Amino acid sequence: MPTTSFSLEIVPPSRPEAISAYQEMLVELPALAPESVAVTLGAGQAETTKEASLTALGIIQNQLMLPAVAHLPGLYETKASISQFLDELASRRVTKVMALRGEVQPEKAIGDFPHASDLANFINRFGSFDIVGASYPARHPESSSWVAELLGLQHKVDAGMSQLITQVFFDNQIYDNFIHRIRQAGINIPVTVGVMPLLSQHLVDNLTHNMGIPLSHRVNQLITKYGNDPQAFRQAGIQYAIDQINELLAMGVEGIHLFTMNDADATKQIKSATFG
Ligand SMILES: NC(=O)C1=CN([C@@H]2O[C@H](COP(=O)(O)OP(=O)(O)OC[C@H]3O[C@@H](n4cnc5c(N)ncnc54)[C@H](O)[C@@H]3O)[C@@H](O)[C@H]2O)C=CC1
Ligand SMILES: Nc1nc(=O)c2c([nH]1)NC[C@@H]1CN(c3ccc(C(=O)N[C@@H](CCC(=O)O)C(=O)O)cc3)CN21
Repeated sequence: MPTTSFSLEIVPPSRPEAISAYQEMLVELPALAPESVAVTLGAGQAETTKEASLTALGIIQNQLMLPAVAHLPGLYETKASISQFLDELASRRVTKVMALRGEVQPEKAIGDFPHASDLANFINRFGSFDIVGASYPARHPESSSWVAELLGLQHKVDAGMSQLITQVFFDNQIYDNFIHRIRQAGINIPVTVGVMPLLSQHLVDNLTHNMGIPLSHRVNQLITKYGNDPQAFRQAGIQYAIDQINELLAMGVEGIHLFTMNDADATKQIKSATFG
């Protein structure tokens, strides 16, 4: 049986009180032996956030000696700003990027890359980067139909993306339907499954209200049962992620991409109860 890849994602901290957990997460990365480590970056972020992302990427790639993956949301960027960022990546020997559109902020003027595929096309002309894209097993909230969703994915493949990572979902049946649907449509690049442990009620609200991610019946049960006990909620969220990953492994998925939420302890628990 082919082995399933294991990769991680970290978030540069946006608040001072989140710095120590982030540092601990970075220190623990090598022992977790991920195939790669991605650094989250939202669209239209301040220059300081971009710099924090570049610092993390440099540390991961050149101090921890793990392949780093840069997130690159293009919506509010220009050809010049993307070229500059790609130069910064190259100087740090980072060769893998996740090309994204990014969240729409209605008050902001769109730049040179309205879609992730536009950005991927540009990156491919710019230099030799390995490009990853996002995919949506529960369909992208803006896609009017599955036909539109599949055409969007085909744009990503045509633009040279070599791998897809799925949006977070909580019911593996959604993934099973999705993978069959895209394979039948002839989209054949590798698909890695994004798994996010529900570590807090705040995170659940963020996923549902800001990212349009549907919850499952079992997640709703978890909220009802542990909604007012943060510690019990966190542990139940960790167990949910463990059960979800073990089921995905049994289904024969190509890769698991675990969002660490910068929680080293949760990440270690999940890794050891799934991949060992
Ligand atoms: N920062 C992060 O880690 C992640 C962010 N996201 C979010 O996901 C959302 C969309 O990102 P992407 O999938 O990269 O955007 P995208 O531009 O590929 O897709 C957005 C919508 O446009 C459609 N579309 C795609 N290419 C098209 C084209 N060439 N012509 C017309 N329609 C097209 C898609 O079907 C979809 O409905 C954003 O809100 C982004 O922030 C998703 C995953 C990770
Ligand atoms: N539509 C969409 N936008 C995204 O930005 C996005 C996705 N989907 N899908 C998956 C990845 C992973 N994302 C996330 C989302 C939240 C946290 C997170 O840590 N949230 C904490 C607090 C963050 C903070 O310190 O501000 C939370 O409790 O919500 C991390 C990665 C972002 N990504």
